[in-house]
Amino acid sequence: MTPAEHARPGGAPPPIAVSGGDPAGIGPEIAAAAWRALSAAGSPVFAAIGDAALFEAQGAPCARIAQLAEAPAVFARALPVLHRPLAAPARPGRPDPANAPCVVAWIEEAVRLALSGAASAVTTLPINKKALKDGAGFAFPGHTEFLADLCGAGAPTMMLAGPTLRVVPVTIHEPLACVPALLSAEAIERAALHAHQALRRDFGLRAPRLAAAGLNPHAGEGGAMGREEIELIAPALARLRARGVDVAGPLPADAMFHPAARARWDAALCMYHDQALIPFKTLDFDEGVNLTLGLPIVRTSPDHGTAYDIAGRGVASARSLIAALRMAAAMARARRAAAEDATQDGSDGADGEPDREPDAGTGSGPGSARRAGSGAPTRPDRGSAPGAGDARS
Ligand SMILES: NC(=O)c1ccc[n+]([C@@H]2O[C@H](COP(=O)([O-])OP(=O)(O)OC[C@H]3O[C@@H](n4cnc5c(N)ncnc54)[C@H](O)[C@@H]3O)[C@@H](O)[C@H]2O)c1
Ligand SMILES: N[C@H](C(=O)O)[C@H](O)COP(=O)(O)O
Repeated sequence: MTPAEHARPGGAPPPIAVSGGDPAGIGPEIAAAAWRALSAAGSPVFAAIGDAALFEAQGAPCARIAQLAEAPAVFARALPVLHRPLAAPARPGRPDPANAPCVVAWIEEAVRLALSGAASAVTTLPINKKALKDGAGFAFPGHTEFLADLCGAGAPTMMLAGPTLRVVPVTIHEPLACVPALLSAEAIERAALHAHQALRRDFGLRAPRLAAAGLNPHAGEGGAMGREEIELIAPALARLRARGVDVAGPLPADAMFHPAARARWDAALCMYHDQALIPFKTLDFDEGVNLTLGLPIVRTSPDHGTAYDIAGRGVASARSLIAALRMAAAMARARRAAAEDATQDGSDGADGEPDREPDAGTGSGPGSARRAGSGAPTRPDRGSAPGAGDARS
């Protein structure tokens, strides 16, 4: 069943499945804090997948549920938990390899629930990749790549979206020394097409504007400081423009994030992780959301990590997680609306694809540009800073 078919009477969407993350990190305390805030607000409804004792230790009343569908009935009075016990007691700031397989299993279960339609989206609490590698032989650099594998999807795209800006790193969790070799026209075009589709379908922008950074200082300075811009990036951008994607660049990365420059684009396509995430976390750390594009499910996460240095002290902010839950709900709503429209007009629901190319190569098939994503987005197409304000339901 799809999330739409799982929708409760009155049109309420299925709950969001929240994977419990690293039990030694700040995940349990921010999940409890997010439940306090969102249960008071009434939505979005979510359920945690993890050891209920972790959340109870944060002072949150927990309701151990047998299935996700029970979450809405208890959400106002307790944090719904699909109780999956840890192998060893959790100690803040001190990951235990014995618990790593549980953490991986919680992510797998959240994805299964979303793929089945029982969950409208997945929001992940932070993991420590090294702890999972050491304890469970986790072979992925992060959730992003793991989720794509679990979903049987092609290469995924990472986007970070916040109140001030959106960024998309073309290469994701790669050592800097490997970036030039891994940067391909295919990767640039795929990330741009995923971003273009998401901006239309999930964020409601009718005519999204992308801006691509160069790889080298001064975007290569006409070849004097590197040739990737001339040989790789500019030709890829030209092909994207021919497909109807509005993308500027390659631009010098150091000069594209100041306020006047940011006003000219809706998302920045960056060539490597820190080129994207340094400006993002500098400006939007507190309410930033990490989302994965190119999956058949909605996935969001807070933009921060396990924060072992403050875990268990009760000082962690839940604002990024709350923004991630709200954005997940808004994206799921937009995709349901697009799917319903598609059912009515006989198209495939893959709205948000570029105008001039039937196969955008995003893994979601051909689409049209008749309308931008419906439902979730509220931000006007132009004239306001790009961000996640549209997802604050
Ligand atoms: N989505 C994810 O699962 C995710 C995201 C980023 C990093 N990580 C992982 O987390 C681990 C630690 O990474 P890191 O140290 O680079 O980044 P981090 O985000 O965990 O911490 C960076 C700094 O920000 C602070 N901080 C983080 N979240 C906070 C919050 N909610 N409230 C207040 N302060 C907060 C921390 O105390 C620390 O000083 C790494 O293993 C990394 O891979 C996971
Ligand atoms: N690159 C992300 C960040 O620094 O915020 C982080 O590692 C999360 O990645 P996953 O969502 O793939 O775990």
